[in-house]
Amino acid sequence: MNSPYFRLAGFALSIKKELSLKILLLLMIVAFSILQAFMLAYGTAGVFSGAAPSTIFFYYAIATVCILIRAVLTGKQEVYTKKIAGRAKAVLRSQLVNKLIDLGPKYQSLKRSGRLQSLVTDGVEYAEPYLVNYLPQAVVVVISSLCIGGYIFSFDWKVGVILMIAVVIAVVTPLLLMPFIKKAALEYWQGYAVLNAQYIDAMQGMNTLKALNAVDRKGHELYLSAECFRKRQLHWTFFSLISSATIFLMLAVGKYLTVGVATFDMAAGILNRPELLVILFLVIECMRPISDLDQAWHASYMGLSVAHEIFEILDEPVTIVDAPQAQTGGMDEGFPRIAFKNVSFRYPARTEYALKNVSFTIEPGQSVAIVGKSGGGKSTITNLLLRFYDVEEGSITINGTDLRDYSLEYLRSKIAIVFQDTYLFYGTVAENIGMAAEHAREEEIIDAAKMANAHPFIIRMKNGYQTLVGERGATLSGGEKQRIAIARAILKNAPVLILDEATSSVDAANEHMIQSTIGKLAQRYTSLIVAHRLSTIRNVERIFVFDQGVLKEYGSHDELIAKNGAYKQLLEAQAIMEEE
Ligand SMILES: Nc1ncnc2c1ncn2[C@@H]1O[C@H](COP(=O)(O)OP(=O)(O)OP(=O)(O)O)[C@@H](O)[C@H]1O
Repeated sequence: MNSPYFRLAGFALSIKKELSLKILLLLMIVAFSILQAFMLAYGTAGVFSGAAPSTIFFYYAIATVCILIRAVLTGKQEVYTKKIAGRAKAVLRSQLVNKLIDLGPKYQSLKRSGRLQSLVTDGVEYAEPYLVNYLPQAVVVVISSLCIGGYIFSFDWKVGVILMIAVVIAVVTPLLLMPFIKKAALEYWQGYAVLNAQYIDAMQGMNTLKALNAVDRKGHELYLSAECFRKRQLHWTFFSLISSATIFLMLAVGKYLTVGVATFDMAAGILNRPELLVILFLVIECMRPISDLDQAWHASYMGLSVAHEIFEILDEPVTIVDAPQAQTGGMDEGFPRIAFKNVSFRYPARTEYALKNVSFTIEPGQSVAIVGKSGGGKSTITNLLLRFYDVEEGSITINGTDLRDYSLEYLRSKIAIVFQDTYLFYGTVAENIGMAAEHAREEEIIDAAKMANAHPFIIRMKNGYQTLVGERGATLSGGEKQRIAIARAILKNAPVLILDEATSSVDAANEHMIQSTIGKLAQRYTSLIVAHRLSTIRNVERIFVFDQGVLKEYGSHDELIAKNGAYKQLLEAQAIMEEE
């Protein structure tokens, strides 16, 4: 029962009302098909027995009405199926996306983003035939076969039994072939997901590939993956065609056997002519839902293979969660005080520590800087403060309360951050800044942009604040993106501000302006500036120097120079690099 097939079927319960209505529509179609079969049988029997033309016409007229009603119901049923498919996919996608958001960077850093993207878009798409076609059709096949088979059995048990055996074989055969098809379908899906991830990677890194003259090499790599995918596709098609051919054969043999036995029974006087004709037409109607079921099953293979990956994500335990009585207060008044106490941390799948036994305090309203060599653990501090990861040992407190005792939403609402890797969304400049505060007014957005020194370049653009920034802010320079991100953080108006390498893409003139902005901002927040360029943090009250995850020393710029230690070495190394 824990198999992904059953679980995906269990998911159908979230749209049970809609599926029930679809089953009802399908059963109505079957009912009219049966009525049509009877009318055609009686009409044809009337022709043979020389019945009055008006009687024959009556039967054929009703059969024609049945055909028309079936056509209308089939159309309605198909439109309705599209509607419920949209709903089912939206529910499944939102469950997946919410889960991925809950799992956060910790999970995503271990997965390929292209593969996750394929799963949320195409993978969910593949689940559609199983959910909205196969499952309801299976119910219809059981009900209609039992009714038709039972009815035929009531006047010719041999034909009834043959019909039921053919139905059972036709329904069970694809299930028996499933282990072979499943393997081929899984390989097909995995090949597709890898290929998709490779294409996304290549598109995103297009400029780098060109600059490295590596376009041809990458192109060849993609060609080989596409070729491997093509072979897997053929392999899968081969198996699925075997399954379809077997079902087709079973249905044909079943049909001819029942008709043959019924004809012999009529010759033996067991059946009369109208009964034979009823069997002839009913058998066709009995096989139709099974052939539809086969088509739905055929289309479901891929969804069933993908289901395994979907449930792998949905079952992944979320480790960063709210404590049972998580706090939603405690940082509303004044400036918060942040304290790291003996904090040690390793990233998942890494054996070396990113932070080792780190202790330091940021007093309320204080502005501190974190500096150090690359890989020293600076960004890890911000990752831990936002609870993207939890500490392995030690604790981080804000106003004396452990981060794990605040609700995640509350904690993150009190921290504004400008990431090292600035992310702008497709949309206008105003939308990107306004994202920080729901219902932000235009004046507030402009004020924040002015404080971040972004206003002058924004109004120089033709459409000003309504300028589209392209995906990831592709139409802006690195410095412009960063200033928009700083404006966004300012608009958030949280008491803790983190600037992670916030001036790294800014030229000297702008850096100076942002420095004075940071100076002004520092008075409004408890702030933490992660910096590479030491010139940008000279005036910060306290500087913490990290090396390989260890806090080496701290103090003001002057105190650290006087210490003649790690900070001074960093300054000297940077001065040499700048001279070069
Ligand atoms: N998501 C991750 N998964 C595994 N290891 C990571 C991850 N992020 C960082 N690390 C490792 O943790 C260590 C500290 O990284 P961190 O990003 O905190 O350094 P940093 O001081 O900010 O470096 P830089 O100045 O180059 O940005 C490094 O050894 C890095 O390789």
